[in-house]
Amino acid sequence: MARNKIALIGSGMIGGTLAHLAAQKELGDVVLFDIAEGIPEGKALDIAQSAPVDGYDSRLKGTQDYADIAGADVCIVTAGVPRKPGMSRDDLVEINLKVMKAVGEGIAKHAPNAFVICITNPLDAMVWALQKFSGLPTNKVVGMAGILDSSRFRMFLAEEFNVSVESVTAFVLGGHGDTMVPSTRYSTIAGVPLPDMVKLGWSTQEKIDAIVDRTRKGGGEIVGLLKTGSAYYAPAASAIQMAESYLRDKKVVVPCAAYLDGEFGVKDRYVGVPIVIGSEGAERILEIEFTDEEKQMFDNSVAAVEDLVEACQKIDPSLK
Ligand SMILES: NC(=O)C1=CN([C@@H]2O[C@H](COP(=O)(O)OP(=O)(O)OC[C@H]3O[C@@H](n4cnc5c(N)ncnc54)[C@H](O)[C@@H]3O)[C@@H](O)[C@H]2O)C=CC1
Ligand SMILES: O=C([O-])CC(=O)C(=O)O
Repeated sequence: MARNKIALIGSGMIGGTLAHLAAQKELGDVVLFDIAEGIPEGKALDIAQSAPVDGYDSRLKGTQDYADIAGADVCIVTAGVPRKPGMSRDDLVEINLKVMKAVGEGIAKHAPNAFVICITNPLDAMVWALQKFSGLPTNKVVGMAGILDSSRFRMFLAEEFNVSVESVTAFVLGGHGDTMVPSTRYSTIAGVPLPDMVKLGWSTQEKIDAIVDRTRKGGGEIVGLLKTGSAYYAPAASAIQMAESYLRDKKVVVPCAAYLDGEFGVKDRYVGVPIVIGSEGAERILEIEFTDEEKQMFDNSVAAVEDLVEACQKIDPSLK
């Protein structure tokens, strides 16, 4: 059986980490694409030279030519710019929207059958625009953010409860911005919802509230520390989980920016919700019920995504 092919559009900090992880896990052969000459080639060569030590057989190639992504099974998009301290993700909309147009056209021409995972910020608006620019089916274009935000939430909760990260499940829903909704009712310690854990005296509501707040600001915390860019290890790990679930038809249930066609009362927009990822891409949306308070927070987050989509439509009126 031929190997899978994974195309990484953008070979910066996340792109390079994605290439390393994809190769180490032997998810397939990896093509690193970037407009910056030498960067994808250098990273491909460097990672390929670690293969004999680590013992994997994935092949890697760096390129500036979209023709090299031909036939890719998965495309993961990180092309664009990250924010710097003092900026919001939304400040990237103008510059990264132009990048999404070029990337969408490149994928449409050379890898129209791929499962496309967008990571570029501001995420929910960029994945929406990428789907429009590429014209690929909506179930084959998704955005990565919810797994990352949930993983941050899980890590903070594991520390608070002094339990294994593996015993913590969490759902962070809504847009990937300050309005995101870390759901305490749908997050658990070994299946026990957080409000029940508080009742059992394992933590306090104040501590959980502080963790929710830290989760919402999780990306900014790392930007503030790194100063020159944003997080890349956890974002790459999160996108690899999505790619793996697609390629191996694992059907993991994870929060992702998925195309909503009326679900949760949202139409023709991408927002973070729980979905099943399998060989058909975004196969099914898990339309969980919200309390009135949760619904209000979710709608508030959707409104923030809507503002960004409208900003995109103003910048590029071809986007309907
Ligand atoms: N969705 C999420 O949860 C997260 C999103 N991000 C976002 O991911 C994006 C990438 O982050 P990093 O890898 O850290 O940035 P980076 O700056 O290290 O890499 C971006 C790469 O894109 C390339 N690029 C720019 N324009 C391009 C084009 N037209 N075609 C191809 N390549 C192009 C650049 O040359 C650069 O190598 C940023 O927008 C960042 O905000 C970052 C972390 C988490
Ligand atoms: O905060 C940023 O700019 C990058 C990002 O989206 C994250 O790490 O969650």
